[in-house]
Order: sequence, then structure tokens, then C-alpha cells
Amino acid sequence: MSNRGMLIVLSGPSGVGKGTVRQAMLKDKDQNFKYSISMTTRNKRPGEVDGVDYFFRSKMEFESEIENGGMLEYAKYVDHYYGTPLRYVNETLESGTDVFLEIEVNGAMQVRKKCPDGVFIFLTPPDLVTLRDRIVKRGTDDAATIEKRLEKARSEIKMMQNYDYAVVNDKVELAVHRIEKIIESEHLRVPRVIDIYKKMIGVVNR
Ligand SMILES: Nc1ncnc2c1ncn2[C@@H]1O[C@H](COP(=O)(O)OP(=O)(O)OP(=O)(O)O)[C@@H](O)[C@H]1O
Ligand SMILES: Nc1nc2c(ncn2[C@@H]2O[C@H](COP(=O)(O)O)[C@@H](O)[C@H]2O)c(=O)[nH]1
Repeated sequence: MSNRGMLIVLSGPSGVGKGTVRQAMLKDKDQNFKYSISMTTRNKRPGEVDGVDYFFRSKMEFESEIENGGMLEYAKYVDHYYGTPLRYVNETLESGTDVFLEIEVNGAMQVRKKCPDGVFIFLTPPDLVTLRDRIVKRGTDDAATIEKRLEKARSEIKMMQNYDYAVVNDKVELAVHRIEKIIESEHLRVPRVIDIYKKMIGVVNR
């Protein structure tokens, strides 16, 4: 109901299922958000496509984007840069469409400062053994990287207190349902809809 789109930020440790949940949400025709494709300096995984999964860039290209003020946020995660291109987010929100960011915790905290009216959701694993299982079964990372990601997961889970909502990803369809309910409720918050009603009252008073 508000003119400007809502910014939805989903974080959670690597392997918890953020991408899986987001893809499931995008299949739901009632969902009306755009996913912001991130930029990264990490190597492509098999099957990943530039401009679809990420904008894959060199370190030099990424640093030049930062210098030119082109990033809403960025962070280093396990030896590589990851960040959100600013222009797409701004233009999409301005057009009245919600934007969905799937980013790690340090970047999310930068966004929180810049966009305090965003909705910040932390996706948690049922437990750390399940998290390890998911990363291992995904088969995209070598043993050393898996250990680094699990080490990071511990500190990331501590950051959950800085989020508005915690959603456990036990079953994908349940996690999706919980997040959809959050988005629906957030759209009804009075600060988001008040402008519409002010306009309505203006019309009634004329
Ligand atoms: N609820 C679930 N139950 C079982 N397996 C799941 C569930 N959610 C995701 N998975 C599996 O866990 C693995 C990791 O999921 P995914 O790649 O979506 O995680 P991610 O949080 O996006 O990771 P990253 O941050 O590293 O990109 C995938 O193989 C996925 O199929
Ligand atoms: N701060 C940001 N973090 C991001 C962004 N895009 C993805 N990520 C996070 O990085 C890790 C690792 O991702 P992977 O694809 O290498 O497994 C994970 O937590 C992502 O959510 C971003 O634009 N900014």
C-alpha cells in the first residue's frame, strides 16, 4: 500500500538454505519482490551464471565500484568481496517494488544503518550438525573452506540479536511460509501505510 517498495534482508550462516528458500519464494506467483543480484570476487561454482547468480568481477573491478560509490554495502567473506550494487536497489524501491537481499551479517548491519525501515530476517539452522551436513552435501566447497564457513557460522549466529525476526529452516516449505507471513505483516505496519491514508483523508476533506 505504501508508494515505496520495502527492503527485505535475509541473512544466515553459509549453507543454512538462504538461496534455496529465496528460490522457492520466487516461484510463488503471489510474491511481488525482486531479488538483488550481488557482486562478488569469488570464483564461479559449476552451473553458476554471471548476471544470474552473481555479477562475478575481479578484485580490481570490485574495488573500483566501491570507490565510485556504487555499492549499498559490501563485506569480505572467507577471502572474497561480496556486495550489493546500489543503483538496482534504489530504482526498484522507487518504482514501488520490494527488494530482497540475501547477504551476510556485516553487510546487513551496514544496510540497517542506511535503511532502518528495512525488514531484517535471520535464517537459522535447526542445529550446527545439520548445517555442516548441508554444506558438505551441497558439494561446492573443499574441506578447508567448509571449516572456515562453519567457524564464521558461530560468530554469525551471535549476530542474530540485531535482526527483527529469526526463522528456523527445518523444512524449506515451512521456512518459506514463515517468511511470507513476516512480509505480509510488515506491509500492514502503520508507518508503511500512513501516507496512503493521509492522501485518502486529504481527498475526503476537499
Ligand atoms: N530445509 C532444508 N532441508 C534440507 N536441506 C536443505 C534445506 N534448505 C537447504 N537445504 C540444502 O542445503 C544446501 C545449502 O543450501 P543453500 O545453498 O540454499 O544455502 P545458502 O544459505 O544459500 O548458502 P550460501 O550462503 O553458502 O550461499 C543445499 O544443498 C540445499 O539443497
Ligand atoms: N555482504 C554481502 N554478503 C553477501 C552478498 N551476496 C552474498 N553474500 C553472502 O556471502 C556468503 C557466501 O556466499 P556464497 O555464495 O559464496 O556461498 C553468504 O553468506 C551470502 O549470503 C552481498 O551482496 N553482500
